[in-house]
Amino acid sequence: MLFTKNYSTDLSAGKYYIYISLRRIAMDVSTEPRNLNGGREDVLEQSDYFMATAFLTAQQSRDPCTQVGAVIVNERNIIVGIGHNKMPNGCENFPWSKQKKSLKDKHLYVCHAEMNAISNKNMTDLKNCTIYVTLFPCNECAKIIIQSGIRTIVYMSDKNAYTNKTRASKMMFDAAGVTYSQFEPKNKRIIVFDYDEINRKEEEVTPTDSCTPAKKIRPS
Ligand SMILES: O=c1ccn([C@H]2C[C@H](O)[C@@H](COP(=O)(O)O)O2)c(=O)[nH]1
Repeated sequence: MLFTKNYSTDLSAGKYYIYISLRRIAMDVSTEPRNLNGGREDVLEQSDYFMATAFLTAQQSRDPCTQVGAVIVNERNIIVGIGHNKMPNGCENFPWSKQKKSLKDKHLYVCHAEMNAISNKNMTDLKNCTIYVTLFPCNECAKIIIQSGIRTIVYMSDKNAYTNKTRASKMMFDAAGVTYSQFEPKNKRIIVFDYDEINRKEEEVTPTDSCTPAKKIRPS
């Protein structure tokens, strides 16, 4: 069935819950709260949008254990880089297994989400940018983040906090003046959409003083 996937995580010790239901859309404007100018009140807050985008991006990862997404945002709150953990170009068929000391170990090959987001950047430099990441960056990513000019990290999960890699990352960020904070969602549930639902709402919606439904072109 098309787009009926539920995704949830409680990566940050059960503190937060991001839910991408792909079941509802924001087209039913008639019942939503409005502000004095008639604009919608219940809009997706910017930081929620960036972190949800990082989680959606992570869903592209083929890693069977840990899917990571990263979104880089500039000082004007425009996305300038995006990435997930994946094998390098041309190495798509390399193994995803975890076999320490073996050439079949994925860790030897996989490009981390942060590295991909930085190498996909569409600005010449990432000075003063913020990176939204679903998982706290490892020490190798920390080095690249620092060198790229990114100044702020917003992360969701710190599940590897006890490891030396994460401890080393934090030591480097502290020394380099890169700040990091755990994401605090404004909305505990981020609802995306369902294309079937979009079509259904288009059929149902009645015109109000401030919105007119898009005209549907029906096959003759
Ligand atoms: O900062 C990071 C740390 C890890 N990743 C990626 C690399 C791997 O694909 C997984 C980790 O796999 P485990 O099985 O949990 O060791 O996450 C990343 O993208 N960024």
